[in-house]
Amino acid sequence: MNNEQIMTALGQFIPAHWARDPVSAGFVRGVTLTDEVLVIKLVLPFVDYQLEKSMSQIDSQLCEISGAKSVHWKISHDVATLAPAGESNSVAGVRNIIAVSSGKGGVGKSTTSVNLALALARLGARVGILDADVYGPSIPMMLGVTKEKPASDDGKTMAPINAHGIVANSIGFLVKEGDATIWRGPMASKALAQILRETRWGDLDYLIVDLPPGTGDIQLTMAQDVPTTAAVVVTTPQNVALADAVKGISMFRKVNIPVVGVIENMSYHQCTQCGHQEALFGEGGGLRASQEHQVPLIGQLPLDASIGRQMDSGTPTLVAEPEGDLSQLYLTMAARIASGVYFSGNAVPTRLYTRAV
Ligand SMILES: Nc1ncnc2c1ncn2[C@@H]1O[C@H](COP(=O)(O)OP(=O)(O)OP(=O)(O)O)[C@@H](O)[C@H]1O
Repeated sequence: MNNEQIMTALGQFIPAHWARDPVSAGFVRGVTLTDEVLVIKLVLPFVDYQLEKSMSQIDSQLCEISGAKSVHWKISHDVATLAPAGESNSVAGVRNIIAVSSGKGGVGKSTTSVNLALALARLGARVGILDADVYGPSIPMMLGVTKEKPASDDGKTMAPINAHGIVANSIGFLVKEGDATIWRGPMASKALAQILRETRWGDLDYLIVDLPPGTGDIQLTMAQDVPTTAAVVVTTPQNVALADAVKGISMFRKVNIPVVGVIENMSYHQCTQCGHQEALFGEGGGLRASQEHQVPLIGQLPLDASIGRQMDSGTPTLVAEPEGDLSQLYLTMAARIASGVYFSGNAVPTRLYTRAV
């Protein structure tokens, strides 16, 4: 078997949404030929979706080079810690913090955050979600845990709530409904910093932070008070929402937080009878915004009544219909975000970095 030729073939293949090939990125950890099976071991610093299917595009080429009859991909992951922007201290045990924001309220930011968190967990990551939306903390409802309260046995730190395989904490668990809506910026920001640092998250690959809508000082301070690795902006296709999404991109850029992409929610409506897709709020807006501002369009989600129903009943789409088309969309987007976060950042040693401070 000619190892060099195999590495060359692998080095020429860039899987969908990756920024580099697996060889130059250093993900290939072994190539062996046993009983006419070529075994290729990859260890990824992020979680991915259907990578084996993508890699199998070069199976026949690899068989030809090696004389193997088939290729067996052994793919695992060890999520890397990427250096966050800014100076704020790391959060013990948390490798990467992904902020989810929207310029406008009601575009589906929390719905998207919850489903993305669940999708990342389904792809094998250890995931937490922090609901920092002081003006409308909806994550306890969406996860079906409104009756729970984070327990504190030492009076200083809290245990997060477990729901559907992820851990969560929310301003909604801690303050009475409506109380936080009158907070001014500094108070909202202080509350976020406190809840972030006083929660015993455990070891997490990704912590999703659902920020309050808007791109004002509150959001800017919040983004700066949290050691954010990268951000995702959720929008709908309407022009007004897009204009605000663009402001969101600029806000993160101002504080050097990489924007891994834009998600267009409620992009189209699919007729349940005939499958026809209709763009209710205009077409191509998310794509235009992403092209004009050089950020990837991570995905487009339909306006689908089942999403709303499932979120309201505390059984998010990823849990209610794990094999459904909508879940496939969320899984694909989660994988794009995970690889985007990795390729847009600088890996740092996890042990040194995520130690308790
Ligand atoms: N793709 C979708 N299809 C149908 N309904 C949706 C979709 N996305 C979100 N919704 C519904 O729209 C409403 C607003 O969603 P959500 O609370 O996630 O928005 P938000 O941007 O977080 O709002 P805010 O932060 O202003 O409270 C919810 O009732 C939710 O169930």
